[in-house]
Amino acid sequence: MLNTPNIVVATGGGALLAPSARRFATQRAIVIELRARPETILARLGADTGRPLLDGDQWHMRVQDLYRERCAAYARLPYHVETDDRTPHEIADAVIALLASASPAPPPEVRRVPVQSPTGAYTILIGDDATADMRTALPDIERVQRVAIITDEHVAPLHAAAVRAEWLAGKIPADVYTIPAGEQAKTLDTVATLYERLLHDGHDRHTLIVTLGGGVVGDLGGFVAATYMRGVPFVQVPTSLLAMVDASVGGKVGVDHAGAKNIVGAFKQPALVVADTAFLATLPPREIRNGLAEVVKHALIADPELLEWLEAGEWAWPALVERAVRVKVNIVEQDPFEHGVRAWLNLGHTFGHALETVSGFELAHGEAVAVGLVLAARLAARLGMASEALEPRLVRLLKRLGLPTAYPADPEAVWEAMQFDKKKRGKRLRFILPRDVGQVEIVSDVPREMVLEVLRGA
Ligand SMILES: O=C(O)C(=O)C[C@@H](O)[C@H](O)[C@H](O)COP(=O)(O)O
Ligand SMILES: [Zn+2]
Repeated sequence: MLNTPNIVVATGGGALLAPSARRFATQRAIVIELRARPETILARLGADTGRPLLDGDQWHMRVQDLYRERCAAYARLPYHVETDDRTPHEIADAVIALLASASPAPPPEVRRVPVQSPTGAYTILIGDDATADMRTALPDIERVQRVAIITDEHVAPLHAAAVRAEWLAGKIPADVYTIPAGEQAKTLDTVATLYERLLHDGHDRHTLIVTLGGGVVGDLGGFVAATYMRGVPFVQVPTSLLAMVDASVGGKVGVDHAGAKNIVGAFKQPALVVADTAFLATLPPREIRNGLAEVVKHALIADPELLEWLEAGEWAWPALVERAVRVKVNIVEQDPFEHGVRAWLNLGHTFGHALETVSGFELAHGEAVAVGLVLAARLAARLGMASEALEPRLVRLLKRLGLPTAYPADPEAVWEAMQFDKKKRGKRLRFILPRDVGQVEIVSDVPREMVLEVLRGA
């Protein structure tokens, strides 16, 4: 139909909800959202409640819910005309005026980063609207009979409807399971609740789990995928910068337990990772900063030029995500189970995890890692490994990115929390420390007193 010239197609509100349908239409036609507030929609509907999605007594609420669920997807359409307080003539005039200069959208650029893993290769898709390729890029899709989307209460209202619509567009039934947002929910209790709900709804080994959210959702949902019925495949759809550049790649999944970060978990590789950088438009600034801390970490481990991009303060998200992800991919391919070099990715985390715990999760993961990076640079300088100039350089950059560079925690309490670190060998803590930008090392045998001094800022 869209190949017929000069045709006007009026669609229902759900027709372009699936990212692939939206992309198909926007590349072939000028797609315009006729935008209206829920009050306007309700007033226009009047007594007409015979519409299929508005059955029942709760239809006022339903209009509000549908509006909320679809807002973010509609915002991704290329053209919008406001219709509140306008007559049909005025709206038609606005549409005609827009058509004079509008054109179909150019094809999107979706970057593909291949990853080798012990359980087979998978791909990371990166780019605005990459979710439109989610189904076509998934290997063995014919084995998937149902989808369980695990998300959290912050992300669900923004993106769950569109991601669900994408599976439905492929005739694959999809259920949405929403967990509370935040690190506090990253527990075995939440996992158990999900097992029960999946079982209750009849999900079996032909179910594909899709984790839609930040690092907590990806880690926890991935752990459910690793263990439910002894393991079902899963796709990571990270919505936060942190999850795009780090948590969604490499197969570390798990939960916190008994006051220790990520202490129960598994290695479970995803079947696909979809980093749709358009999601970053709805990400709160604190979450962007959180992700940037892990980007700084990756730059410090292996990419001096990436550090310069950050210092210059200029980048495009798809390019930045790809660059940061490639550092991680290169390392996890060499050492998927952290027997050696993968521990480098824990730069800043020996201090960071402990600070996160001691702060009662007042510090978010990326914020704790930022402080941890500064402490690691300080410790490296005390040990004579790194130049004294590294710490101030890092502090300048992290401050510029809006990240904390210190946290007032009791050094003894941080030391205690550090004893849960998974990199520990016997009683000995192992630190990942920078020699310079692009060069890190694993260091054991750091005297307790020196660590405490570093924590005191001395
Ligand atoms: O993937 C890794 O390996 C990392 O260390 C990346 C970290 O940024 C991430 O926070 C990871 O979950 C930490 O793992 P853990 O084993 O130290 O809990
Ligand atoms: Zn991390």
